[in-house]
Amino acid sequence: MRRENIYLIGLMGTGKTTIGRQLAKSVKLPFYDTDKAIEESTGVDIPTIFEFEGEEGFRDREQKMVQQLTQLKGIVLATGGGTVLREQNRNMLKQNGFVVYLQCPIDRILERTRRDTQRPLLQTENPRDRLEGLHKQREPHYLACADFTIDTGTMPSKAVVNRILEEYRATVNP
Ligand SMILES: Nc1ncnc2c1ncn2[C@@H]1O[C@H](COP(=O)(O)OP(=O)(O)O)[C@@H](O)[C@H]1O
Ligand SMILES: O=C(O)C1=C[C@@H](OP(=O)(O)O)[C@@H](O)[C@H](O)C1
Ligand SMILES: [Mg+2]
Repeated sequence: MRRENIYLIGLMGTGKTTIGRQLAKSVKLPFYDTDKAIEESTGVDIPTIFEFEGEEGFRDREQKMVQQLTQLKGIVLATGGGTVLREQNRNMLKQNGFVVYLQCPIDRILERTRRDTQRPLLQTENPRDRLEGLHKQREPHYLACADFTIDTGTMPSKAVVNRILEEYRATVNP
């Protein structure tokens, strides 16, 4: 299998965007983030897309963006937490990517995202319940896609990046 790209998947706040950017810098590959690419192409932020088009409207845009970005070769891509919900997306990611599943305890995700207003799914009375529900629903998909799984809850991001690279090199260029 040709795995030219590195894809990061996992729940909101596990660090896909942060780790992805550092990882790309470290391996000198261009970095993309599906959410940022959607914001750039539409000219509005993610909460605005959810507000006007609902979650399904956002998922349609996300799928089109995953389709476009997975055509590229030699990139690091941070996906959104819900990218794995659609089977077409899961297939595209698995096709040419080394897929890394970032895990993180929910308590830590709550600390990291507490003050953030950019994640519409967490703007709710009880974000813990929401995250637990999403975890239950998505975990099987994350695991089914993943070539490698790592916890970002306890290690500093630099250590996570190094560990991913070690595994990537051992798997892709043994
Ligand atoms: N070890 C770590 N790994 C990844 N992110 C971390 C870590 N420690 C703190 N963070 C913070 O967690 C927050 C959410 O990270 P982000 O990259 O936006 O996650 P995601 O893209 O998965 O939603 C950011 O503010 C980031 O700085
Ligand atoms: O989990 C989700 O469904 C979502 C995660 C977000 O990305 P991050 O995982 O980068 O926060 C973003 O795509 C959108 O708010 C929906
Ligand atoms: Mg992100």
